[in-house]
Amino acid sequence: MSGIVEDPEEKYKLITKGLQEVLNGQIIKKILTEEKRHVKIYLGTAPTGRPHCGYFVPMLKLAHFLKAGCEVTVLLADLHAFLDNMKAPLEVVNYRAKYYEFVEKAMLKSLGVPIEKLKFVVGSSYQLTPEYTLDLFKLANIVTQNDAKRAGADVVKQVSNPLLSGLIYPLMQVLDEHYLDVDVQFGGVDQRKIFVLAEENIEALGYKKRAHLMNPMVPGLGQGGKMSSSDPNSKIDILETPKQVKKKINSAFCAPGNVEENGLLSFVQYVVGPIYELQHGEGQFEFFIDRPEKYGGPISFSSFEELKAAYKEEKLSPVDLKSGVADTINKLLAPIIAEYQASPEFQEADTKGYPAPGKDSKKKAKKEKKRGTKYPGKKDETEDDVAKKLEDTKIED
Ligand SMILES: N[C@@H](Cc1ccc(O)cc1)C(=O)O
Repeated sequence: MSGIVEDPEEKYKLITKGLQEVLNGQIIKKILTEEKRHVKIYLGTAPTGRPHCGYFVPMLKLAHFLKAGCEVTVLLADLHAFLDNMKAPLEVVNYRAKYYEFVEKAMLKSLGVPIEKLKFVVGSSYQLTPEYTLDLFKLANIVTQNDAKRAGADVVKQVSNPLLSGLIYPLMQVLDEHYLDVDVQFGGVDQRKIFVLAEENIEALGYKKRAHLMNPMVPGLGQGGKMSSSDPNSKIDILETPKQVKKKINSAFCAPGNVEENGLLSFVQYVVGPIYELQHGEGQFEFFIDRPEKYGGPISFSSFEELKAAYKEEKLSPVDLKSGVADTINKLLAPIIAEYQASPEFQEADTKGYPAPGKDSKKKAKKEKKRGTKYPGKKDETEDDVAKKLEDTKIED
């Protein structure tokens, strides 16, 4: 990766590159041109489910921020993972936070990003202090239940009988901006309503308004922990073996000539291409497929458009696209897996954070399935009841 960008305008371009939306960009511009200091940015990740290949998308943005000379903090939002319908129980959440830290560092290293300047902070390390708690209560006296509920609608899992924790979640995300001492919060555009809640309320606590940067939600890449069942990339675990990667990619939906619903092309467009550009310079692109001789031999594309056109015209077959993508993913994952194998701490965080389901929990899941209940709905509620209720309680925008 080439060195740090110096020109303020170039820095701003890199910081906002590929984003879907920027709120209060002038805050960033002022820091770069008038205050002439490093911009402080954070990304919060709630250590819930296992990280998958879709995580390369936000990691790439962290790479841009670092290259633009920003001070970057990753918040390991352990309490948020707990507050969101107990996606991570307290007994395992600290291991999961560790696991996320190992994975995110290894992913960035695999991208060739220097990570010495990257800071990791565990949420509960400051979110349980008296100051933070009092601020939370102050904020709870400003924000209505309705506004807190709406703010979390795209982030907190929506269930029937929503718990109070789902209202606390967005308030804490607002406070984090101040307690992490940053200028900017970055996240997927799914965080938008919480970002706006922050912009509308943080000043009432006597704190400054922050800028907000939003990545698009890439079709099929299941970011933000939200798995997309229609796409294989989002289901490829960061520690997947090469054989499993091939198998999952091979079973991906990828119809000949169809460039519209094509998770593999999306992966090349939003992950493979930008990684190549990060490593080789602005505007550079290469996608190589080691195609067998009998189908025309190895082939290389020098722009995404060229690849897309070849696929659309059926000059490139699904089998070949799949093999190119699987090889690329395996290359990206190899150093991560090597790091895992060399680190007992990394392994411990994994096995303790995600313990294999015991007999009991399997039995329980089976029973629940049979009974048609769905956690955390009420005991006698069926999935249909829950769906209907969700429909009834939908918030109109
Ligand atoms: N809401 C983020 C996680 C997060 C938590 C706390 C924060 O301060 C920031 C972000 C997510 O959906 O993953």
